[in-house]
Amino acid sequence: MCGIVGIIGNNHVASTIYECLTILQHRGQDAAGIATCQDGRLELVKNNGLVSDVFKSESAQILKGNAGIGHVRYPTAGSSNYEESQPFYVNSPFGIALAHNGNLHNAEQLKKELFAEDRRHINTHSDSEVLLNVFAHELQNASGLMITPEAVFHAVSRVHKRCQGAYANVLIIPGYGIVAFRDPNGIRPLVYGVRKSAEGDEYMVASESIALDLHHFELLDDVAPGEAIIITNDRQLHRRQCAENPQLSPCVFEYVYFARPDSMIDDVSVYKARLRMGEKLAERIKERWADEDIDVVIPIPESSRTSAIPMAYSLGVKFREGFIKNRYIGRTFIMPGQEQRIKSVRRKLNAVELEFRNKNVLLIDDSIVRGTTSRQIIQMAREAGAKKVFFASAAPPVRYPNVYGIDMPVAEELIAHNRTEEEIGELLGADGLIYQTLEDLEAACMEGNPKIDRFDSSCFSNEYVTNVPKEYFAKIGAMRSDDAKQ
Ligand SMILES: O=P(O)(O)OC[C@H]1O[C@H](OP(=O)(O)OP(=O)(O)O)[C@H](O)[C@@H]1O
Ligand SMILES: NC(=O)CC[C@H](N)C(=O)O
Ligand SMILES: [Mg+2]
Repeated sequence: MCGIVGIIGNNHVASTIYECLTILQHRGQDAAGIATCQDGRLELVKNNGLVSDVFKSESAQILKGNAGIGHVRYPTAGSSNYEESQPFYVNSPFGIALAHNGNLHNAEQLKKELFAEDRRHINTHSDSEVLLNVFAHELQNASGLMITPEAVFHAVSRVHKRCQGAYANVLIIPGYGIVAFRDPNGIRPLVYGVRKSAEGDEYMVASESIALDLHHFELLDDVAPGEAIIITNDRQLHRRQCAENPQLSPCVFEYVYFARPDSMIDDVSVYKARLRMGEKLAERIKERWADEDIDVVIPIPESSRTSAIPMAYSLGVKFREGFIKNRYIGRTFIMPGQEQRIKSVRRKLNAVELEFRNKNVLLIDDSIVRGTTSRQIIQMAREAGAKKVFFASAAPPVRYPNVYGIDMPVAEELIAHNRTEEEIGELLGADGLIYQTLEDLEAACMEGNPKIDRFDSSCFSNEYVTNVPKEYFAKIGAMRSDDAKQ
């Protein structure tokens, strides 16, 4: 789940992009990059690491220009090497840099086509480099000596025909402007906004609306599924639907975990969706555990906190912060290896003993994926003196791989795969385990925007919104399992 941003402003934009990337850091912790453009020349700084590590004060000297794009990476294809950090750059036609959030499942096939038919060489294992070259090839075919909106829209429509999977993209073309588009299912989020000014309107495109808030850009809209928008250097905004059969199917896991609660995604407040998840889960708990004497509800920081509050309220049980988070440790789920994830959970969270001693506690997390967090947390609750430890997940059991930008490529690594809820509860060491139903989860999100009539919920349902060939699962599993990464 990467984070992307693009800005056309009245002054140098590098420091604004930098700040936006720090705001989007929760979407990717492995690498970061910024490309800016001044006088037709692209400058690029990127590296592995957090935003604050990658950009030094000298980066501001390099990254000149009033248009630019930025990226924070959480790899889902290829490797974590520096070469695969983004933005990617291709020099023909016109020079284009791209930042991509998502994952293509036909990248291997496209790579062959690009070489054999389009005479383009792909130099990494990144699907994003493939995507950029497909766009570049199609733009080259569609344009003459000058770029026109028509040519760009045509190139995007060709990308929709050739690329399969999830993509929310922002590109910069020197001397022309910024282009942003979203795949025909709108799986990954993308919004844009404007900041009005006497010197000329400034525009921003970003994965999440929080990036706009920070710099007082007014949210205009989501980029629609299949739609492309262009903001030219002279601040003309062009929009066009470029897909034949677009159907909004946003990733439901954005609402569960990935996005920040203060973001709006496809017109749904992530915060409110999480509140509703907590309310709905409380109803299930009342049915199932009516006879249990639960003393306290405790969230597992960070992402479950929003759902825990209405859940405790609806159950009529005290809400307490029983785990304190070390604010300097990032998200554990998006760390690249299992060993690092296991160690980081304990470093990140510590129990407040008095909230556990001799109590029946109900812990809530937003999701249980590999079980890394929940297993250790239940153990910690017991060590802190809890009598009984119940566990609730605001999402259903995660049983199937994600192929759209979340690094969960292997079903066998998921604790719920091929297991019943009872078996999972036992494995986690809980006295009771309850999951949200998929119906309730989708309803919690959909109630924010009744126009959404389907989600990509494939990691819960095994139903993928694109046609993913069986061989892809085998291939991505072999390449990106925890063992393979080791
Ligand atoms: O079952 P697992 O494989 O452990 O994955 C699920 C856990 O990982 C995430 O937390 P994370 O620490 O990444 O982020 P957070 O601080 O936003 O909760 C998520 O919120 C769950 O707590
Ligand atoms: N999580 C993502 O959006 C990843 C983008 C791209 N597939 C990469 O691996 O760099
Ligand atoms: Mg968590």
